Amino acid sequence: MLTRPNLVVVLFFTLLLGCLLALPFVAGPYPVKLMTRIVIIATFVLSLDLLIGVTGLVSFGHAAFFGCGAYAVYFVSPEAEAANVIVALGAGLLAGGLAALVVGAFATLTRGFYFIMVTLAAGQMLFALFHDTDIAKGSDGAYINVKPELTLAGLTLLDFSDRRQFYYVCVVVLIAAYGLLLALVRSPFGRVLQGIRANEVRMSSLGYDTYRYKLAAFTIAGMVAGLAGALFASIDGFVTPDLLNWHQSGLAIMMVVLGGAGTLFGPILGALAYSSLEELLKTASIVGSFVADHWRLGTGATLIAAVLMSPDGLAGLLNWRRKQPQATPARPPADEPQRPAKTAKALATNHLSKNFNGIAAVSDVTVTFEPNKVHAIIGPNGAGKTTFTNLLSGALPASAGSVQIDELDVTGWPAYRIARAGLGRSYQRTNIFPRFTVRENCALAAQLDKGALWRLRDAPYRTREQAAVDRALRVAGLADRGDTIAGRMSNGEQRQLEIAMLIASGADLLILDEPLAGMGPEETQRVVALLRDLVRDHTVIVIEHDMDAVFAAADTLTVLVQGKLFARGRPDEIRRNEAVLEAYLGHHAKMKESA
Ligand SMILES: Nc1ncnc2c1ncn2[C@@H]1O[C@H](COP(=O)(O)OP(=O)(O)OP(=O)(O)O)[C@@H](O)[C@H]1O
Repeated sequence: MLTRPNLVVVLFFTLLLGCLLALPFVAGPYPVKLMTRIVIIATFVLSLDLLIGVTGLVSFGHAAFFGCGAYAVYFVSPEAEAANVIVALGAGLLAGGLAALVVGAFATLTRGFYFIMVTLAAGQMLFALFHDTDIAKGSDGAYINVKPELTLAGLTLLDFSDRRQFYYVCVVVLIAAYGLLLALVRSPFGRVLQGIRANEVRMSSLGYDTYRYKLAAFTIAGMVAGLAGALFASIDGFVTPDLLNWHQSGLAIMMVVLGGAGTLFGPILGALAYSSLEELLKTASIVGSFVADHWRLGTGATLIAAVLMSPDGLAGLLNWRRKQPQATPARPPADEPQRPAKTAKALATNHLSKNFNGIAAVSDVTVTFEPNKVHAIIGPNGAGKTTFTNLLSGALPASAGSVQIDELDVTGWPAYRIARAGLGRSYQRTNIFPRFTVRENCALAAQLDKGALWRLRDAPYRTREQAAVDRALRVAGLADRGDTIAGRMSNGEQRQLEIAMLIASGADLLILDEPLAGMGPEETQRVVALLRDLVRDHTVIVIEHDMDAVFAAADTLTVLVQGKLFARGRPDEIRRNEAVLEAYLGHHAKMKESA
């Protein structure tokens, strides 16, 4: 997750800030105007990093919101008078945010390439709106005759036509935007965005409505881009449809990558470096006319070289990213004080079925999983076990039948709602946030505050959540692994972490898909003990192929064969069931041995 900048970075940026503030006193009008432009572009690029680097949304239409902000200033500016600075900037911010809200409402329904395509297409539609119609003088662009001013009782407090004043306003806006976005990214809301970037499926199954979070991030980024656009319109008092064009979005993506996506101020560095480089390569008196005539070749080659040399961008060169702590060897679980017993939730299905193009993966299964028990679901490969659990957790919609958690009918609910109803699940393949620490993984699960999208402060819940994380790590036997990067732990420990996350989330109905996969005998023993311990306050449904472990851990066994409920009973009953032995024997000789 985004961490505090190290000393080198702080010193570097303090120096940079000093240079920015001193510039108007030591340089002439041209460098000040050039730096004003760079500072505005940096604000725009910073807003894009909230999407690309923080949330993992590669938007190819972000310039459209920048352009909408610029045009908003044109629309609120009277013909022969100055617009109020607050009205002009506010209009830019709102225009960018509103456009982003509308585009984002569709775009954030999609993922990956489709998201890129939708943002690109929507951006080009907005470009066409200004380019092909007369709402703002079409492709020629439009002039803002008098630049915005702020007057109070006849006294002019701010005048954007004063280069120095305007420059300082732009610097202040950049610093404020950086500060606000940094605070946002470090807040519980921002941690969810980072979780979505790392593993959106996992976030949904933890109970987060990822659509709402992505849309919120998209809109905030659009607002900041719109604000930057409003400032940009005030540089020359001229707006053109090109501001919205896709190549501006492409340029901004390049600056984000060059600076270091996900660091927030790497992209500021990227904007500064790219714009300075472009300016340098265009100056024939310094680089010669040949280079100046072909400056794009120069910027392209430099970008490629920079990315190859430092994949983490310029921020990476400043060692912006956190050093990952070394993995520590696995230790036995810490002793856990006795937890009070608690009645957990029950789960029931009624004639539940799922067809895939005519294949009945799950067929008419009616079963009740009683509370505070370990229920194992077993069956040969392809029996429908995973499909069945996907129906229970909302990962797949049922073709027929219903699912109930206690008295609540959750049939057709999306995964995140079912998770909020108390059902947590782990996956056949380990599904964690590998770059986050163990504690951060659990904290993301623990901070799920039902229904609260805009949680910006840790404070009111910090103690409760830390206690939940500590408890989950203790129960799962990971108490001494909190600071380890999750992806560096052994497979067995990662499986334990999945269980810890479910416990931290407060789920009391746990579905564990092959929790023992890839584990050695010692780890298996530990997890079996953990399952037995969990039933004190959880209902556990486990799919598992290791029959010794199943018989050691389970209170009931549900046997699925060809999608149908084949048998159900206590372990000793299933052991003696000839039909089960017959149907399952070919796949699991081990089961017979253990019988
Ligand atoms: N998305 C899908 N599209 C089409 N068929 C599917 C899909 N998912 C599962 N199936 C089919 O449904 C049947 C049940 O598969 P499922 O993965 O649920 O079985 P399983 O018991 O979990 O198997 P395993 O133990 O190997 O994981 C199989 O025939 C499988 O090919």
